[in-house]
Amino acid sequence: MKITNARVIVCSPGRNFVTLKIETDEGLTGIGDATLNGRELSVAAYLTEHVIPCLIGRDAHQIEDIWQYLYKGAYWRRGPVTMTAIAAVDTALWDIKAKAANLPLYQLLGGKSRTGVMVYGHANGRDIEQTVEEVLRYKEEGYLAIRAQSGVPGLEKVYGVGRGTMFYEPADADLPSEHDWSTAKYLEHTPKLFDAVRSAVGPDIHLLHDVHHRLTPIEAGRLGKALEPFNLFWMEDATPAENQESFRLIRQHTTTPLAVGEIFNSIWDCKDLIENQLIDYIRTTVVHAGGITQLRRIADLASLYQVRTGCHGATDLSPACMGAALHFDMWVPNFGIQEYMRHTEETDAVFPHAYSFADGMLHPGEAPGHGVDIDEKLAAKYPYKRAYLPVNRQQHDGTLWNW
Ligand SMILES: O=C(O)[C@@H](O)[C@@H](O)[C@H](O)[C@H](O)CO
Ligand SMILES: [Mg+2]
Repeated sequence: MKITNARVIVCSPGRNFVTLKIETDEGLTGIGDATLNGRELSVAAYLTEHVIPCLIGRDAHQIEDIWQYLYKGAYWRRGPVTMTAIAAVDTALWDIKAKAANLPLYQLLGGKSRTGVMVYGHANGRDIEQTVEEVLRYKEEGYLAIRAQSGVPGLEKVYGVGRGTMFYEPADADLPSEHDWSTAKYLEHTPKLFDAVRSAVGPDIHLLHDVHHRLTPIEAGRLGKALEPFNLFWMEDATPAENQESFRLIRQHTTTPLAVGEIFNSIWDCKDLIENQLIDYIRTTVVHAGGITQLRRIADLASLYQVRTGCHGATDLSPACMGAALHFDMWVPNFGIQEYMRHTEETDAVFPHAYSFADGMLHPGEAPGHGVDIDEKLAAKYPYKRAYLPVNRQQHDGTLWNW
C-alpha cells in the first residue's frame, strides 16, 4: 500500500490545531495530530517542506522503517518540532494500518487490558470555595479522579484557572500575556486548598495537582510533604525537569507520588528519571513524544520500574491525539491514568470521533483505526490565529519565571 499524498491542515476551531492527513493508493487515509502549542507553524512547515516529500511512494505499512528513517535520517535528532512531526506521521500510519485490518487500533497493539480508560478532569476556581464546588461537580458527573487548581490570593492570574470553568484554555493572546508570580503566596495557599477539597470530596476520589514547573526542588519537597495528609494521586511537574538530578532531592523529602514528562519528546528524556525511580508516572503522550511507536518503548521501559503512564491530555492536543492515546491506554499493561481536558463543541465538530465518556472512563470505541477524523470543509472555516501561552514574572521585581 503506497503513500500517494500527504498534507497539513491548520485550523482554529476555538484554538489552533495542526493535523497531518496521509492518503494511499488503496483509498485508505489516516490522520495524526501535529499541534505544538504556540509554535504551530514550525511543525506545519517541517512537515510540508521536509517530511512529506520523503513520504510519497513509501509503503504505508512500514511504520517502523519510516519512523527510523525520519528520526535517524534527519541527522538532527529529537527536539519538540522534529518529534511532533514524526508523531503525526506515525499516528496517521497506525490509523491506516488498523483501518486496513478493519480493527480498532488497540487490537493491533495487543488487545484490551482493561474495560475503559480512567481519566482525570480539571476542576478549577478563582478561590478555594469555588474550586471545591467544581470538584464536587466533577464528582457528580462520575469522575473518579479530579485535578484541582485554584486562584491564589494576591495573584491576579495563575496557571490552571481559566475564564470559564469547564473549558480551560491558557493560550489567549496575539502576544504572550504576562502574569505575576509569588512562590511564597502559592506555597501558603495550596495545602489549604487540598485540606478543603479532601474534606469535601471524601477519601475515595483520586486528587491530582499540577505545579507546572514553578517551584525549586527544595520548595517542591516542602509542598509534597505538606500535601501528604491529603493523599494525592500525584503532584505534577514539581520543578523544571532539565536537571533531572533535582528529583532525587524532592524524593528524599516526600512520599507524594510524582508525575513528569508532558514536555518531554523522546525516550532519552525519560530514561534517567525512570531508571533511578525518581518518578511514579510518566506523562509523555502520542503527539509530542514521537507517536505510538516511541510511546510503547517508553511505557515498556517504565514498566520495569513500576512507573505507570499518565498521558498528557490538555486541550492543545487535538482529538486525533486523544483518540490514538486512548487506544494505547486500553492496551498498555502499566496504565496509570489519562488526562481529559474537554474540547469545545466547535473542536469536537471539526474532529468527529468514536471515543466517548461514561462513568469516569473514556472508551476509544470500536471504529477501525484510532477512530478520529477531520471534517476538512468545516476546518477551513476556522483559519489559524496566532496565540501564545502566557509568561510569569516574579511579582516583587519582574524577573522572568516559569509559567
Ligand atoms: O497538565 C496539563 O494539562 C498542562 O500542564 C497543560 O495545560 C499545559 O500547560 C499545556 O498543554 C501547554 O500547552
Ligand atoms: Mg501539566
